Amino acid sequence: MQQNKEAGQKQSKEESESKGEEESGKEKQEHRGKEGEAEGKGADGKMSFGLPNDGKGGPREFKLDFTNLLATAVISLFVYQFLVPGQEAREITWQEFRNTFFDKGLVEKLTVVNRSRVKVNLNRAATAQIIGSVEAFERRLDDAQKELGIPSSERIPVAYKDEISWTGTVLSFAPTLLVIGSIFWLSRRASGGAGGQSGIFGIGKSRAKLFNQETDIKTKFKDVAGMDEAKVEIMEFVSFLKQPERFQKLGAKIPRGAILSGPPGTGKTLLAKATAGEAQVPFFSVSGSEFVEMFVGVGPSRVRDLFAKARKNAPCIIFVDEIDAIGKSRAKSNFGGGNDERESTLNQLLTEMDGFNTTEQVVVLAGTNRADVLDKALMRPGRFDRHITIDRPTMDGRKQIFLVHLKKIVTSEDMDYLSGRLAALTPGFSGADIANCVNEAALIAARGNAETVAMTHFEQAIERVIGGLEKKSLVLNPEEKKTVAYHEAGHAVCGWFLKYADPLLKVSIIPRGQGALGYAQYLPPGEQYLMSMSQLMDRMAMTLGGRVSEEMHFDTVTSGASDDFNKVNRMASAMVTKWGMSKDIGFVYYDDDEGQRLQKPFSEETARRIDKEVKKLIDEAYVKCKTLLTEKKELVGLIAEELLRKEVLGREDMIRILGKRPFEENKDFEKFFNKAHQVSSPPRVKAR
Ligand SMILES: Nc1ncnc2c1ncn2[C@@H]1O[C@H](COP(=O)(O)OP(=O)(O)OP(=O)(O)O)[C@@H](O)[C@H]1O
Ligand SMILES: [Zn+2]
Repeated sequence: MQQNKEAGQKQSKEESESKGEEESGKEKQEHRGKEGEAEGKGADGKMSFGLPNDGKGGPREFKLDFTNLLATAVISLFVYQFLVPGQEAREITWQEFRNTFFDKGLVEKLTVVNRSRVKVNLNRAATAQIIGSVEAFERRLDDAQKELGIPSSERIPVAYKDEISWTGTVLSFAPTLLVIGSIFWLSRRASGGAGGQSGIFGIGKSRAKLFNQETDIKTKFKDVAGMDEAKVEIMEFVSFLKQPERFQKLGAKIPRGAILSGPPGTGKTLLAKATAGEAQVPFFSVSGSEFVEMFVGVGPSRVRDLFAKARKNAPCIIFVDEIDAIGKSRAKSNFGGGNDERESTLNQLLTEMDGFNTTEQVVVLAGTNRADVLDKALMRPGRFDRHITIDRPTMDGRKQIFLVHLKKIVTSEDMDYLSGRLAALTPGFSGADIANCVNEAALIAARGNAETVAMTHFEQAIERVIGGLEKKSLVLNPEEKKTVAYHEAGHAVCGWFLKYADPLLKVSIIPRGQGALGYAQYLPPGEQYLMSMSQLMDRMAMTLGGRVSEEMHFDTVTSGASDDFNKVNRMASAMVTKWGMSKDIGFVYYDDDEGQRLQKPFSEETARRIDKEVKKLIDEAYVKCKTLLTEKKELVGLIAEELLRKEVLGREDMIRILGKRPFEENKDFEKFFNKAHQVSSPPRVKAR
């Protein structure tokens, strides 16, 4: 009886929740389906209402609507499934069924749905359902009716039917729909930015960015500092694009393209842009990696599209950055399967370049920092027949680049001195590093509310570009700090007293980003293209100075010298296997940066001999270093203690403690580091 009451209460609760709808479950579902549709439309209507009517072509808007519609539909389905209560009839057990309904004669009709549940229609029009095996249900029902002695004519009718739950079905498709939807959306987003291509249908279209000659390309040769030879080479393309008749009159074949190769940030893109700027033609910029897609056939089709566009805009310049992404030597990359897609992209590029006729004024420039891996077919006459190498700028080049970028900022320093000094401080910097450094200096000055950008700001900027931010928060414990100080002092004393090593300019034991605990800058030897054996030996001895000093001053050594060992090992093995500096091995050259080679090009026996020679060189350097530091042990201690006190030491501290360096310094740099100006910081960083 108790049970019965409860059930009844539940029942009426349900009824009120479903807003008194006296309908069967199925009817309810149908009704909801309609509601769902209605709401989907409603939401979508709102969304498209908010769309700006920018008149940007129909297809795009349609796609937007489609995606929204999809999302709305899926979301509303989820909402229905989880948030709307009372969706299904109440579940009951067999016992409940028997006690509460069957035995009382309340059951009017039974329907077996999908052979998995039984819908119980009560004569009060409410429903319940029993879940469980249909066979068991039938057996029990039979038994029960027999037990109650109900004659077969009056037995409760049992109907069988298959019913499809629409929500369930659609929901089971939801993941698929979601995936399709996201692919759609991604492809639209990926291609939406460039050239107005949209949708999955635009995937074969080139994503080259077009710079318009009137509005966008303001870059001229004067903005590209240094690299005079490269400019002269590329000048020819400018005159070809400007006055093609001059060449064609004489029957000259016009060069099709040029490869600009050089380390990252050396201004390859800048030079290509400036060429377009000088010639006053449109400029298409595209990256080689954009041709490489996961879909077969996309690469070649993008190349075709790019060239078709370019021809329409001729005369013009196409710049393909990172051409190595598609132009890698086919022979080399076939190692391990090769890549047909990339190959056919490359072939398409070659075909397009061959296909220009001589009057078509489309010039293709390509940038790479791995010219050595490019396919020879690219370099054939009629394709990229010019090869222009752009190296890191020399001291004078850096000065010019600094001048270009310094123009943009406010400084009261003398431009000529400033740019010269900065150039001296930044060997190895690329054009991009220099641009970054100048900007960083201006930021630092602004942060300090300075009126103008001064030398100190530039020095901080250089340090930051090289070494990363100072990490004041990373506090070394006193023991570690002491180790770092003695380690750096060891390097510094070696650099000071070894003729061919570099004298210290600045050392600090304030940790910086990129994992360096100490930081030291050494006066570089100037532009130098050859290294003598004695220089190498002094360098190696100096690099070992950190560890040797640790050994001499502490009971145990630390892991801090691993980077030093890496450098020493690389130097020594290059001396043995490349530079012919070992008598035993002789004049050989073994290339080690092929990387993928499975087998060494020499025998086990030779390998052993090489290892022995490398070790011998390193041992020699070690002895040299140890002898020197034993002799100067006191000085190392003085430097280290001073460093612990001040955390930063400069060149003048070194001169004060160690005396003037007993060798002649590099003239180029000397003039920027005389006493009139404060000591500064060239960027030979040695992470300890
Ligand atoms: N010779 C230069 N004169 C003036 N600025 C330069 C020079 N070289 C580089 N820069 C500066 O560096 C920036 C980056 O150069 P750019 O993008 O042309 O290098 P990149 O060689 O194409 O590099 P990547 O190989 O990484 O594509 C330029 O925008 C410019 O500000
Ligand atoms: Zn070190």
